[in-house]
Amino acid sequence: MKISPPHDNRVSETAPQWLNRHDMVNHALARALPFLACVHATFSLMVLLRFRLMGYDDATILTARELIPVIDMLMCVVLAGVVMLVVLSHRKMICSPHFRIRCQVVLLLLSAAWSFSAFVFTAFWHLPFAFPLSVTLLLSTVVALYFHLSLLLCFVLPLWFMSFSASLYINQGINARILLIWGGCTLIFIYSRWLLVRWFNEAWQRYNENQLLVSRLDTMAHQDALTQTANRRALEDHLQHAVAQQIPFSIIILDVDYFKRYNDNYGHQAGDKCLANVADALKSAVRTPEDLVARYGGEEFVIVLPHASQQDTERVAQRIQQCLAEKALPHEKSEVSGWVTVSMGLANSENGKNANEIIATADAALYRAKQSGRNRWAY
Ligand SMILES: Nc1nc2c(ncn2[C@@H]2O[C@H](COP(=O)(O)OP(=O)(O)OP(=O)(O)O)[C@@H](O)[C@H]2O)c(=O)[nH]1
Repeated sequence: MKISPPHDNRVSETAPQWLNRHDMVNHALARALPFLACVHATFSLMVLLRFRLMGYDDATILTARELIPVIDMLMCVVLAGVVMLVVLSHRKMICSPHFRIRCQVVLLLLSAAWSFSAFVFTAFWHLPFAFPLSVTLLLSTVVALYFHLSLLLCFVLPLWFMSFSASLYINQGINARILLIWGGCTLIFIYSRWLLVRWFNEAWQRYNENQLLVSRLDTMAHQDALTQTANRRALEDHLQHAVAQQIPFSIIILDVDYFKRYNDNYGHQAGDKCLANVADALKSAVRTPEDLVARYGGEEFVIVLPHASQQDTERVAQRIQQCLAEKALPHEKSEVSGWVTVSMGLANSENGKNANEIIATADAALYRAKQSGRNRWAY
């Protein structure tokens, strides 16, 4: 099992609320549906409470009065739809497989209720607020659902066609004025959606750029630039995390033999290259991504091996020696070999020991390995 490095936790604190575009759309829906519910609740309550709120008198309606209870009933249907929108806006519902279908059904229901009402308001009762009501409903839906075309169309298309038909009905046919008004409104709907989608895309692009930057900074903060291994800070976080999670692990602390002589003989830049080569050998000797290779400081490295037994750890130590032998980086001033070698101290985590104590145990083993001749390991 991999020890998730603690900086992963840090990432989750600042983590995006969405992992991909689909998730972002879901997040936007969770915010937009209650807004839509609010708009529909407001308008349906205004119609239902017309006597109290606006001092409206049904007696002024001269024709088709039998439709009054039908409209009241439709407003109750809208209120039921409002409740369904609120329920659907719950994140669990949004992530459910049938969410889109459910949402489409509710939006079609709302649109049907408003379409019929708008037709009656305009064509039979000649109410002055009928046209602004339809336009406001259409625009608020564009604002709420512009990023979700199929849901948007479910509401917009029936209401748009019905309102347009009502205009044709009262004007007894099509004429230039109707075409101008509805053409203008349609253009406004399309333009506002295009504008909002553009902002949405720009926000998504900027968000991705920021995430990339955050991850680059995170890498820089946790990686050693010379050897491309984890730095000391990342190592300490990693060990603390493993200890806290009580994940058993072994560590190998290793040191390049006679590295001062290497520097003195080949120069500091060659020493840098040598360290990068040693790091490559270490990386190829471990399992990835489970094991962590870190530069502890100078020419010292630490390898963390989760769930590794003593036998596993010694096998890794052996592989490190093999990899270095294969690389055979010349080191003519070494007293133990003609190529670059390392000495290693091995230790395993024990209950009750903190990260520093475990490193100290491995360091003591490394000291013993050095004392007993270098180019070897001690447990
Ligand atoms: N080129 C290079 N040298 C480094 C770097 N960090 C530390 N060193 C050198 O590593 C050498 C470490 O020397 P010592 O601690 O005496 O160890 P050693 O010579 O390897 O001796 P033993 O460990 O006893 O075998 C020093 O000369 C440091 O200057 C680095 O980033 N690049």
